Amino acid sequence: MPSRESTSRDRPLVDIRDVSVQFGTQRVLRNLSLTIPRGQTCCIIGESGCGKTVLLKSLVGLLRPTSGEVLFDGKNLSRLSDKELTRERIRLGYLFQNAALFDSMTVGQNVAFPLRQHRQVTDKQVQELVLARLAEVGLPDTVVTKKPAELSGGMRKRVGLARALVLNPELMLYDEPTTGLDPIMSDVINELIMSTRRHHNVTGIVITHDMRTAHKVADRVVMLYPLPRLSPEESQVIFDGTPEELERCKDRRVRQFIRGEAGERLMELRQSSAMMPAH
Ligand SMILES: Nc1ncnc2c1ncn2[C@@H]1O[C@H](COP(=O)(O)OP(=O)(O)OP(=O)(O)O)[C@@H](O)[C@H]1O
Repeated sequence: MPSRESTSRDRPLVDIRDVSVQFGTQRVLRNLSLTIPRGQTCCIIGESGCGKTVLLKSLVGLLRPTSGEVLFDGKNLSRLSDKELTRERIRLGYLFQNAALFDSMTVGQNVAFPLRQHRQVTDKQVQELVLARLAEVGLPDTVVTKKPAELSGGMRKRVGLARALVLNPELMLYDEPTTGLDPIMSDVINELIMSTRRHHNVTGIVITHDMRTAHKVADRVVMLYPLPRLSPEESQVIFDGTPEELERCKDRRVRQFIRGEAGERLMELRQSSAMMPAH
């Protein structure tokens, strides 16, 4: 009989079970199931509005699915008490799209924030940990006293990453980590996602529109499709495989996305705006 230890290690870190999310009459996710094993980096791609961020929010317990459940290491975060949720949430690191730094705090205070909230640490330990995390993302000690507004977009993203990593999370969630960055800084972020995984054995979920990111960092790519474009019996996951398999995928919808072709979209958008009442 397997020990309790081996049973929990074998359990997928993330288990999305038959999840549907609906806002009023708008259905965004329908019967979505996905398991992410420990150590995997999974990129979730798909056109704007298909529900990628909604999925991420369901995962961290910020949003309760209309039906189905999302398990993190076997626990449904949306059912936990506040105390239990806090305990589980510190096992997750979240790099938000805009880095979501506290503007009124210095870089040092931003990175130190989770430590001060959740760990019993001395000022000296905080300082050492903050500097070590900043060095890891390629930022010098001199940024510690700066405010986020004094930094470039790429630096802010890296401060956000340092802050997300400071409590040694087991799962990192990256929401469009390269959006708005030049190709070189995008690649720096890709490299950091890869080194985070290598050095800390972190499981990763990366939401991205950037096909270079998907190719470089992913073990697995999952493509979601907007529900209004699907028939009731079709799965919302229209691709699930390696980046190499993605390249070879013949599905027209997948090819259109990875090549960045508007296809019939522009015509559809014009038609739907023509149907809108004039203001
Ligand atoms: N709290 C909410 N209340 C109502 N509708 C919402 C809410 N959150 C998301 N939506 C809707 O759900 C749909 C999916 O949104 P979501 O942000 O997940 O898309 P996405 O795939 O992440 O898009 P993008 O790539 O543009 O960020 C959108 O139509 C959005 O308007």
